[in-house]
Amino acid sequence: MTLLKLESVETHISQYHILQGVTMDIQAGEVTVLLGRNGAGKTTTLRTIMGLNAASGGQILFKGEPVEKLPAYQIARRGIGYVPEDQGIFADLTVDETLRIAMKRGDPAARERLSWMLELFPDLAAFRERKSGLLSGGQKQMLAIARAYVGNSELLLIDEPSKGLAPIMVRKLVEALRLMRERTTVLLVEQNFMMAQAIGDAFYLMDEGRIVSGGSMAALNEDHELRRKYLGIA
Ligand SMILES: Nc1ncnc2c1ncn2[C@@H]1O[C@H](COP(=O)(O)OP(=O)(O)OP(=O)(O)O)[C@@H](O)[C@H]1O
Repeated sequence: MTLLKLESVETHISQYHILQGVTMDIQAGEVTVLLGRNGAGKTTTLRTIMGLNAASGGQILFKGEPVEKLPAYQIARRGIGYVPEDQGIFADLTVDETLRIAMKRGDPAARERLSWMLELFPDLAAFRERKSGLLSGGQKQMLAIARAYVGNSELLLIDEPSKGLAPIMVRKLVEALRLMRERTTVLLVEQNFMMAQAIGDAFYLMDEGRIVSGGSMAALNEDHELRRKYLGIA
């Protein structure tokens, strides 16, 4: 089932034409990885879906309904969560406070989601009373993902979670995201191809503001030419 559909989405940032007709189909219950070199437009794609950059053309359908004209907070309310590259964590709040603020009032399932996140990320359970600013980079990433999920996100947009993390942290994230796929849908920007391979069901490849390829991760694994041309890996 298609959860999110982008149809010929265009985005301008000041005078620059950044997204030049982006078309994608995100299937529910899958991890879709958005790949491409630096500056290809991956972050702008996530920000446009989230309403943080305005789409200047095309359509974005979430559960079949157009969202491209809605402000970001309404898009979040519809069930899309965003984990930006810098995580957007408030340093002065504890882990516990960060997660509780994300819980929607009158949402009976929120507690259950919170306890699942603490199970999935034992580091967060261990440091519940710690100020978020004192967490390691990997723990902040876990907290940002958990916060987005606890806030009832049916779709998580996650921007380069492995960036700057030690390999052990990357492995923990891979394990957690694999399990999360059973309950949510993820659109992941990831430059670490090992991580993309380990958790991606599907991929899209961007270059210069356009989607140049897409399909199953298994197909990308076989396509050495495509990987060499756009990702610089054989
Ligand atoms: N605020 C801005 N003003 C001008 N140009 C911008 C702005 N934000 C992004 N761009 C340009 O848009 C293009 C796409 O940027 P974007 O951050 O989406 O790429 P990306 O694929 O996520 O790359 P990276 O991995 O480096 O973040 C780049 O050429 C970038 O310089």
